[in-house]
This record gives sequence, structure tokens and C-alpha cells, in this order.
Amino acid sequence: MNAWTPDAARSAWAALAVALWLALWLIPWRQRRHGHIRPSGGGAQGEPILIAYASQSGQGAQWAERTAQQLASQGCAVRLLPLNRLNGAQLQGATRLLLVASTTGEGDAPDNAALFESRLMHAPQQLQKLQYGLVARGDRSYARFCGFGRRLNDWLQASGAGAAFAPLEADNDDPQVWQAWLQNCARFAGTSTLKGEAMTPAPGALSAPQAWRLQQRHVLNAGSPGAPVHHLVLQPLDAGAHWQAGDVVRIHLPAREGQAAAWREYSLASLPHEGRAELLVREVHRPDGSAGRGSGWLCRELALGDTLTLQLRSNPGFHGPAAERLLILIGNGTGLAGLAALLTAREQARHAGQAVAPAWLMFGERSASADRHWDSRLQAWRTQGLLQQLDRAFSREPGTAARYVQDLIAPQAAMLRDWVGRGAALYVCGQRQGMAQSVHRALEAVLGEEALAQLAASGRYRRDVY
Ligand SMILES: Cc1cc2nc3c(=O)[nH]c(=O)nc-3n(C[C@H](O)[C@H](O)[C@H](O)COP(=O)(O)O)c2cc1C
Repeated sequence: MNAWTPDAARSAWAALAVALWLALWLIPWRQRRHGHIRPSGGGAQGEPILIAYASQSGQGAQWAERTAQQLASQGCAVRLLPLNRLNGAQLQGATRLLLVASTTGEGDAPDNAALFESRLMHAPQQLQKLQYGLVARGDRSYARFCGFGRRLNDWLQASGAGAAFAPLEADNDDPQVWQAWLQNCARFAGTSTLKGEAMTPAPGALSAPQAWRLQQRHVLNAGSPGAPVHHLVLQPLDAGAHWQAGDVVRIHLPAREGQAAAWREYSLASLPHEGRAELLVREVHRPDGSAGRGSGWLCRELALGDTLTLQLRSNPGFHGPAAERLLILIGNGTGLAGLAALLTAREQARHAGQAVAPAWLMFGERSASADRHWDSRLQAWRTQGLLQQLDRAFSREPGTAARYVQDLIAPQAAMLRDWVGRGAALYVCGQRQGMAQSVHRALEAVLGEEALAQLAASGRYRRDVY
């Protein structure tokens, strides 16, 4: 379970967006206080219904937002917030709570709910006054389907809260579960039946499956003590593939003997104007020596020229800040792909004549001689001034030279504070366990827990970790 602040960046972004939307369209500004959303008709009395969400890539946050919009349009007072924003005292005082709980990792809580889980869910609380409704969201191809939502429901039950309706489980955006959820929420709120707007993915959230071809593949880190990292270049067979920096690709792994078809996600390192998709894929070797399903297929089995099926997935939680904002990028291993996309976007912005603020990259790998992935690319960005500062840490160097990426943070505390003081955004990409947790702690030590939480809440601290 990763450590995290009360406000995970991507869901905070979604919360800000919906708060703005609601402020503009649903309610007079003077009726909005401390996140409480009261209907313009003035029909609802008493405490607003809390709508809390746990969402990593934003789909669950969208469910919560649309639920809030629908209830507000029916005259209910609602308050929308990421789960980390709820503390024990608020919960004990609350009477009505709706929860949208997605799962990430291996049955884990999303970043914007992890703190809630670690602070509150280790033991039952006194929640006898609370009535709640819950929809758990996940993907049935994962072993721990809806793992976090199920744990949350078990804990609410153990804490004496009353389920207003049987908890629902949705395989991604399952439209039937969405309809059932909306109807249950309407009954829970005591409003007339809600409209049941179809929960199709947001425009562009997930593209239709497309055929692409494997054009190039080579190992970037020959001689590394780590597993091989492959640089893959894919070419679309048809025109019209669109994505932006921060987005991910979902690759279809065909069914084969004893194994159903599956999907695997990878960060896109390139942008569509380059006419190709670049990925970094590290070979996974299981303890029994066999190859990981996705990496084995992509790095070993697929031949150059072969076609594959993929979908492009919008990942708004990791879309870059405005080009004129200072940018601090932190990551390790194949996380460089997601960070490189953000730098490529800045390079493109500069070519388009926009003012671009400098970036600073802190990157961790194992070997100083073998693991300088994409060094020439990084050096070119330095020469262009896009990358003002490049710091690398290598963990398998002899003696005191061995450092992890998180070890780069404390020695540069003054510069980091200065950049953040001048408005820098922090983007972290790579390994969740280990790297992202340690980087988070190091950033907290330098910037302060509260300040980092504020950065997350305002969308200036974002992570794409796996
Ligand atoms: C890296 C990753 C790990 C995931 N792990 C799980 C899991 O363990 N169990 C599960 O049911 N779903 C899992 N999912 C599926 C997500 O729960 C599902 O895609 C959901 O729609 C994401 O919702 P969100 O956008 O609110 O985060 C995972 C998805 C990703 C990208």
C-alpha cells in the first residue's frame, strides 16, 4: 500500500473540474460554502449527502461527479470529495454517504483513498448513525476484482454503518450497473427517479481497438544488472490516432492455449505528430523463470512487422501542466516513458512558438554504465534548454555512489523549494512500491506534508505509478 497525502492529484483535478462545473451551472455562488453544494431550488434541507470517491485514473471520479450532478439537479444538497478528504470525525457525524470505490494495483486503494485506508480502516469505527450506498469498480480480468471496494464495504459493515442497498460491483463502466447505481442513489436521496444518463466513457477516454504494427524494437540497457528494457516503436495501420502526453496504450494479448485474451497498459512516450507510438517495456521474469505474459509477448514473441491490436486510453490525471509552468519530473525505470512524453510535448509547444518554462528531471536506475536510457534524447533537451537540470541516481554503483532517485531530493532541497515557490508542478512516473512511496516521503520532508497535500489538491503533484 502506498503512502499518500489527503488529496491524490488526478482525482483532485476531477473534483476541481466538477466543483467549477457545478458552481457555474447548478448553483448560485453564494449557496456554495466549504464544498457544500445546495440546489438552486432550495428544496433540500439538512446535511448534504456526502459523495466520496476512490479513483486512480478518473473513471470512478466521473461516476461520482455525474452522480452529484444528477442528484443536485433533482434538488439534493450534495458534497463531493475524494475519500482521503474524509476524516473519522466527519464520518462519525455523517448520516448519508455515497461511495464510488475503484481498485488499482493488486487489489489496492487508489492514491486518493490510500490515506483513508491506512488511517481509518485498520480498525472498525463507530459509524452507527451512517447510512451508505456503495459501488465498487474494477476489472474482472484482475485477480482481486474490486478488492478495495470490497474491503471498504466490509469495514463499513464492521463499523456498524447501514447499507441502504446491496453494494454494487461494476466491471469498469458496465452500463447496467451504472443504471442500477443511479436508481439506488435516487431512492437513497429520496428524489424522483434519476434520468439514467448512459455512462459511456468520456469522449476519447478509450479509443476503439486499432491495428498497429511493431516497427522497431531494441534493448536499451545491455549489460544492466536489471532485466532488459526494450524500446518499442509501433506504427498505426490507419490514420487518425490521437492522444496526448500522459496517456497510455492498452495492448491486446491474444488468447492462447490455457490463457484467455488479456490487456496490458503501458505509458506512451511519444506524441501522435511523430506518426508512431514509442513504449518502454521491461521484461518481467517470474520466480519460476517464465516470462511475464505482456512483456514476454511484446519483447520476445511478437516479430518485427507483426500487427497487434491496441486502444489508446486518455489519462487526464497525468496530462501535463501549461507549458509556461516549471516542471519537475521524477521517476525510475520504464517510468521514463511517461516523463519523456511530457518533455516531448514541451518541445512541440516550443516549435509552435509558445513560451516554455524549463524542466528538471530526476531519474533512477541501476547501473551508471548500462542504464542511461535515452541519454542522447535527454542531452538534446538539455542543449535546447528544455531540460535545465538532469540528475540521475544509480542504485548498483559501488560504495557511496549507490543512490536511489529519492536520494536526489534532500540534497537539492533549496532548489526544489525555490522551483515549487515559483509555481513548479511535480510529476512522478514509475514503480509504485518502493520508488513512489519513498519519493513521496522525501518530498514531504522537504516541502512539508501539508504543502505537498495542497500541491496534490491543486493538481500540481501528479503521479502515474504502477
Ligand atoms: C494498474 C492497474 C491495476 C488495476 N488493478 C485492479 C485490481 O486489482 N482489481 C480490479 O478489480 N481492478 C483493477 N484495475 C482496474 C480498474 O479498477 C478499472 O480500470 C477501473 O475502471 C479504474 O477506475 P478509476 O479510473 O476510477 O481508477 C486496475 C487497473 C489498472 C490500470
